[in-house]
Amino acid sequence: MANDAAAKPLVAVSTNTMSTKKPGDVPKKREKMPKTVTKVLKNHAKLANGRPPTATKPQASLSHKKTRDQIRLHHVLSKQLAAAEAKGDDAEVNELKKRIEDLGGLKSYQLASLQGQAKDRGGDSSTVLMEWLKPLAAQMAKREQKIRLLEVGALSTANACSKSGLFDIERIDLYSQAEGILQQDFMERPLPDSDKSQFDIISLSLVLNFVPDPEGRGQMLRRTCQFLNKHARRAFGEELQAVFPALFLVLPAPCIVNARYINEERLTTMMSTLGYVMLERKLTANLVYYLWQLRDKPRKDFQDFPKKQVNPGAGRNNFCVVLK
Ligand SMILES: C[S@@+](CC[C@H](N)C(=O)[O-])C[C@H]1O[C@@H](n2cnc3c(N)ncnc32)[C@H](O)[C@@H]1O
Repeated sequence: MANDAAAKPLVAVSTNTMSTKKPGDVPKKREKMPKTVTKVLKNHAKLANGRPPTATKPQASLSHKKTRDQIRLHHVLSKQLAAAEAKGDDAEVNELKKRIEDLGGLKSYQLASLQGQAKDRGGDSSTVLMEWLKPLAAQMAKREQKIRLLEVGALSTANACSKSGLFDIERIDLYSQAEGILQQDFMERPLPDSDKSQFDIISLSLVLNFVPDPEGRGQMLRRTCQFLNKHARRAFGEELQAVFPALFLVLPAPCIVNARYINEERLTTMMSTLGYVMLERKLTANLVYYLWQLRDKPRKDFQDFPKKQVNPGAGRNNFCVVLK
């Protein structure tokens, strides 16, 4: 594995494969919704009225575009909700909560996300983690005490890392959809009181972009450090020591390659102030995957990452992580 982020040049991405509306874009209130999103809302309204949708396919066969629109609208409404809450605008808060409910709430969002994990849509993101860890699999399998993984934002207990049998996994999600997934907010999870309740690896796949505000995203990244066990690695062999403790981070690609307030350089600098070093990265048209190793103590004195344009220009999205 490459230990030097700089040794890994940015892969060129053809932006024309991406939609011009980026996940970080927050449309103004009452922006005209994409047709499919309107349809999704109408169907939910029909259900609410006790009438089954007639010409609608079951959710399991949501089209790719519908799935994407539903996920995107959920993100947009969540961001608007966070802004309204911050302003203390109760009427707006109630209306936005109602619109999120009409959309099917977190449950429908998760169904759409699961749909996005289907094999024909690129498969689940943990296959990339398993690919990266392949050279370590034999060593990991030999261990009496398995590598401890905390999967934050877990939708299923049957993804590639679960199937590998190489980990002792704790799965959490704001809304648990299956046995084996604890319903818990990572930001409220009690801090570990000993090395034993810490982890060797945390997975944050498509979770950071779910957090509606930039400060909250910074806090989530900072919090990962408190859950990783830096001491356990002393007992690891050399190869495992070179990787763990680690953070597997997955984001929609536009959050990094086409955002006004963050790019890979800024993310890497931000992560380094938290003590992380990039080991792996992979960029596809839709997603960017990273594996970071936690090596050092966080440097609070260097954590000064306000909302600042680093990649100005029209057509950029507003995804941002603030770390202060
Ligand atoms: C887009 S889904 C991603 C699911 C899966 N990890 C994947 O890669 O497809 C995001 C999930 O993160 C969960 N989530 C967001 N913030 C969370 C938090 N603070 N604690 C636990 N789960 C969270 C949401 O409930 C949602 O189910």
